[in-house]
Amino acid sequence: MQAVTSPSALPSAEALFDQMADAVYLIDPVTSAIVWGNRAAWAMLGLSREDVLDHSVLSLQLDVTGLPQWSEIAAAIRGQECFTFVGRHRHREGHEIHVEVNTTHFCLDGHAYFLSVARDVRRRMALEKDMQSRENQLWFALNEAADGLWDWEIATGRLFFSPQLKRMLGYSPDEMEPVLATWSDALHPDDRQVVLGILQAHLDGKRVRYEAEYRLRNRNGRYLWVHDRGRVCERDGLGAPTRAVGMVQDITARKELELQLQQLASSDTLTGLPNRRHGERFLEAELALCRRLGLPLGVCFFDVDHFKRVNDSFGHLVGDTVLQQVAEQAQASIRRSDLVCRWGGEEFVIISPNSNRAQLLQVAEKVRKAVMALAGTPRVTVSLGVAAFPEDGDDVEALLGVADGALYRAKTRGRNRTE
Ligand SMILES: Nc1nc2c(ncn2[C@@H]2O[C@H](COP(=O)(O)OP(=O)(O)OP(=O)(O)O)[C@@H](O)[C@H]2O)c(=O)[nH]1
Repeated sequence: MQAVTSPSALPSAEALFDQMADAVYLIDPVTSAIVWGNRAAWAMLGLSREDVLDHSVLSLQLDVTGLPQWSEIAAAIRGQECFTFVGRHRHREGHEIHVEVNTTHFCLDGHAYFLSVARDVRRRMALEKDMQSRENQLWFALNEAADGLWDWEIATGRLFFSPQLKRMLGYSPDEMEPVLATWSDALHPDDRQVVLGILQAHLDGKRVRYEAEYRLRNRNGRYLWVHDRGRVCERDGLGAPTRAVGMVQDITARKELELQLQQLASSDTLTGLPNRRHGERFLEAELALCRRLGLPLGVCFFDVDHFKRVNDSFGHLVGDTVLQQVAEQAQASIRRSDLVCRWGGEEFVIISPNSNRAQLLQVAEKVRKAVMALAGTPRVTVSLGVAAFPEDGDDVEALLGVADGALYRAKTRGRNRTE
């Protein structure tokens, strides 16, 4: 290749026009005839140079249908410095080419001309269509999809809540100030520390993503269970997170079902009290805690006296009702931190953390008197035996053994008593 040395060595204007990617047409404004075109002008249409000169604009443009319409367009072209028009050219093989045409008008040697530069915009239109469909998807995700979305600008603390997320929490689109505190203040106090810890671990790069199940307060003050997951999507030059996005799903129904199932698995169907399995787990956990904290713990075994006679005389259904009433009386006699469970048959156990033997004896007596005071037929009584940690035993088995022994003594010493 040689360097350009003088203007006379430059290519002609025609040769330059032929190098252009855009099609250039010189048009007679009156007849709409094409009087000149560059290489792209005929190549884009699948024609030869001569063919193009036989055409008028009307035969190229699918959107201009006749001379009256051309006259209107011509008037518009004359009225502007540059007239832009998006239309379709017809290829010789029949297909359409979407073009954006910029037309200017000028006079030369007493003749008026239109100079049109047409650019193939098929690719751009495909991209625009793609973007439009993405915008539709985004609109759908923000407004219609079941999940709520959030977008957090970490540096400024601005937190965008999608309309669906607001709706999930009972707010209207113009409520919920878009700041982090709006979310963090709505976290359930019992979950806050854990959730913020998980989020921080993700921001610090210790977790691949942020994912948590927690309770979030809605507009009415009720807590919803949500599954929230997200991740950092932008970082600054030093790698510090600057933006994170995520999705929130309302899982309240599933959580409530889980809790119900859990409760069913750990409760007795006749009395509604916790069952023996739950009682054993509770006793293990509370004894370990009391041992660590140096606190006492009481266990009380009790059972309905001569319950076989109740069944035999009044029937099994009446026997069931008696068990339910005894359970209610026991439940009403204990402290909130105590647990009464149905151990099996007509046997019950009270577990009382932070109670010594004397305190537990009082609780046992309260239960005994409450059962005795039950109105109606048949009248029943209960016998009770208590044991306390640490004086009566150091582990679960020993404590239960001592309490059972005490219950046996209560039975042999006449029933309706506490030992
Ligand atoms: N109705 C009813 N009876 C039950 C249930 N579970 C166990 N029983 C009955 O409870 C009775 C327990 O009888 P026993 O163990 O002889 O004791 P008891 O008659 O209460 O005599 P003491 O305990 O010595 O005062 C049996 O007849 C069991 O069938 C139940 O869920 N419903």
